[in-house]
Amino acid sequence: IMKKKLLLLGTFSLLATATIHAQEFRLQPTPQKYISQDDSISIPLQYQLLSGNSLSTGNTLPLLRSLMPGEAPKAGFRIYIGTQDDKTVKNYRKRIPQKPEGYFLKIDKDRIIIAGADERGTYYGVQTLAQLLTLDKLPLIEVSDYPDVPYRGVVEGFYGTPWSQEARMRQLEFYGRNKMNVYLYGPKDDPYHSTPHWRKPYPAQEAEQIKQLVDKARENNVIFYWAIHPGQDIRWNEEDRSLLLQKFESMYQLGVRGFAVFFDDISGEGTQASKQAELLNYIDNHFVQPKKDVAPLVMCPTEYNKSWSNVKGGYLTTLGEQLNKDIQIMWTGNKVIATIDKPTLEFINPLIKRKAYIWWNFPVSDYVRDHLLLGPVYGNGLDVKDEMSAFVSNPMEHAESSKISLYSVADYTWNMEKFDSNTSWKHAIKDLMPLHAEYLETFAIHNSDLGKNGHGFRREESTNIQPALSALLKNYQEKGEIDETAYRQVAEECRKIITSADMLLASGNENRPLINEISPWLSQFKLVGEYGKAVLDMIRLQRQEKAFLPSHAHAQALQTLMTDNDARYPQGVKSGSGQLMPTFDALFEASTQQYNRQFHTALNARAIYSPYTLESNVAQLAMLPTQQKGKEGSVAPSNEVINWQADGSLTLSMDRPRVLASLRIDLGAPEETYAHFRLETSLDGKEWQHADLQTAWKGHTLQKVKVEGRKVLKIRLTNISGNEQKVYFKTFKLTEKE
Ligand SMILES: OCC1=N[C@H]2[C@@H](O1)O[C@H](CO)[C@@H](O)[C@@H]2O
Repeated sequence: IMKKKLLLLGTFSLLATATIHAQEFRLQPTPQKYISQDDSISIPLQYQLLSGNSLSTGNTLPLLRSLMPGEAPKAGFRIYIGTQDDKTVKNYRKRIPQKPEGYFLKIDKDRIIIAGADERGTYYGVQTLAQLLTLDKLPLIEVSDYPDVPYRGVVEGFYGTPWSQEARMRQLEFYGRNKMNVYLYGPKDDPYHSTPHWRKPYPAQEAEQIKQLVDKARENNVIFYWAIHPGQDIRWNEEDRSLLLQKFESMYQLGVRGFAVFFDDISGEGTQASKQAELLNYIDNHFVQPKKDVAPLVMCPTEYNKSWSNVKGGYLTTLGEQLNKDIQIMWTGNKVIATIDKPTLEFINPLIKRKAYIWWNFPVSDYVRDHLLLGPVYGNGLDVKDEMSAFVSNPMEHAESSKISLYSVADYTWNMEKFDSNTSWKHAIKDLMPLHAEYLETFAIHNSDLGKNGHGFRREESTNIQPALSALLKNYQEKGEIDETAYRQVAEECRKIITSADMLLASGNENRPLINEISPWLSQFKLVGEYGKAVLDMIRLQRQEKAFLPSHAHAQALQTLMTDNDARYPQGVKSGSGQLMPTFDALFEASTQQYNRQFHTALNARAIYSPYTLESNVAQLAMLPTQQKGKEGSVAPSNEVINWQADGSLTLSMDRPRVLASLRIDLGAPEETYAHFRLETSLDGKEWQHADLQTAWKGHTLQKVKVEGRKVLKIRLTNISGNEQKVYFKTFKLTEKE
């Protein structure tokens, strides 16, 4: 009897696991059509492979063999694989979706059929089979599938530390698995992609690395585009044109078969549309077309979003009219950072006379480097699949962390109407860390908003606990009462936060590259959880003269630890900044003020905050956040060209008069540009004293301002030239005297 019982129990648990796994299991991306026969077979250990000639090259068969190693000529089970011209799948030709990269996958009792509209479609059929092979048994199914958006993937186009070779190799595998078919190489801080060395071929070592990436991309059926960013110093002459073509030729020799020219974030001569079009058409006619095996040329315009476009000026219409029709034109949407909807495309497509090639600036964080953007991908229209030629995401400099969003971008662009943001997000997290998914989800949900930033782009954060946070704060602030339900929920969330941080930091090798990227934020996240607990104690003990004090002291200690941790990293480290920290700070202040009133004390009631505030009537500067690191105060830099109108000014105000040791300003412009600006300081906001700008050092136009020892309340920089000035905003940093 015992033996029988054990057997029964064993079967049950096996079934349960399989069912649970099956319940959570989903194919990624969601297929267009999936029919299941509610039956399954054991994974065939041996099979006879009947493959079409079209697959003799490429990586489709190697991938299949790596997934199912049991190939045997006499086996009963058969796998038929090929593209629609191959006779091995001729009986299924009619089942193949007649769309680029389409495929038909059928799993039957004695056979599997993988029939593609083209080679990449067949490859994607094998990638879908790969996912089904993770189940305990192979379900008997029929999948007819194809992508909605022709080109889907990633543009590594951000400012900051370019991805490492290892990170890029991992990315390319990820794109193969998630059916993304393009990767555009264009890291702004690669000097051979942009100024000053775009004219020079890569040194041997870097060239070898690019070659490795190209091979890896081909293995994963990804088109590797190499982009050039020449506009900041290109001269419209024969010499620069041939230097650019020679550079493209050297990249072609490394195996590159996709090329792009980015004219974004530049000023001066390089911004002329007719010159850009002339150069691009020349490249198309004398390089891309003659090569025959190179993908359509892609270009990024200088006016790459609606808020910067001047339609009457004719830049976009000139490109639309003059650019060869097969040249793709990129677009970021209504603003630099924006979600993409139908009106966005109805604006741009007619102007450029083709479907926009969307460059989606998310989850890029090069303008909010102290934040991680790990939340769901949402806000893009589900009705725009036929209005765009491509949708590529510009990610964070944190490659592994970006995969949460990239997984969903792959899902959204493959099957747009079926895209469900939250389901996709949960599976993205499971895909990254299956064994620690619940902890990574807790971390991700509280690290998704950007905080105040120059583009005004925000994301939801802490959506799971936000109602409890606001109920707790509202009741306490307005009635001095504790909403017990909300209190309990927030306390439980703080416990989960602390546990998740520890579990992820101790997660070993499940996803070491991810943990290496996020560990500064995990430490900060744990402090946020501890701070929440300390503040909850404070409001609980607020009427107890003795017991309140240790909690108040602990909360302050945690504020200091968070500020120190933030200061430890050059880019800063913010966590839970959207909902958790504002609520905890407000509760800290309210309970301390309440305590001071009740016991006639003067405990510090100000949560640590930045003593600097920025005001400006220059649109692109007005929302830039300020930062404090110890004795340094700064305005966050901007990556783009600032259109600084005549008499436009920027004013940095302190919370109280402070003595300055130095002030450094870098507008990324030639020295003579600074003559157009006046710098002043003030102690009362009424009387202003002029301060001299002087070149801090040659070769770089950083300006040092003679303010040594000056006591100021405000600092103001004004464009007094009478004309608009186009400058960068790279540095605005003060140091206070000890
Ligand atoms: O071409 C589009 C474009 N170029 C810039 C701009 O968007 O802002 C992005 C976010 O700061 C930045 O990463 C990118 O290099």
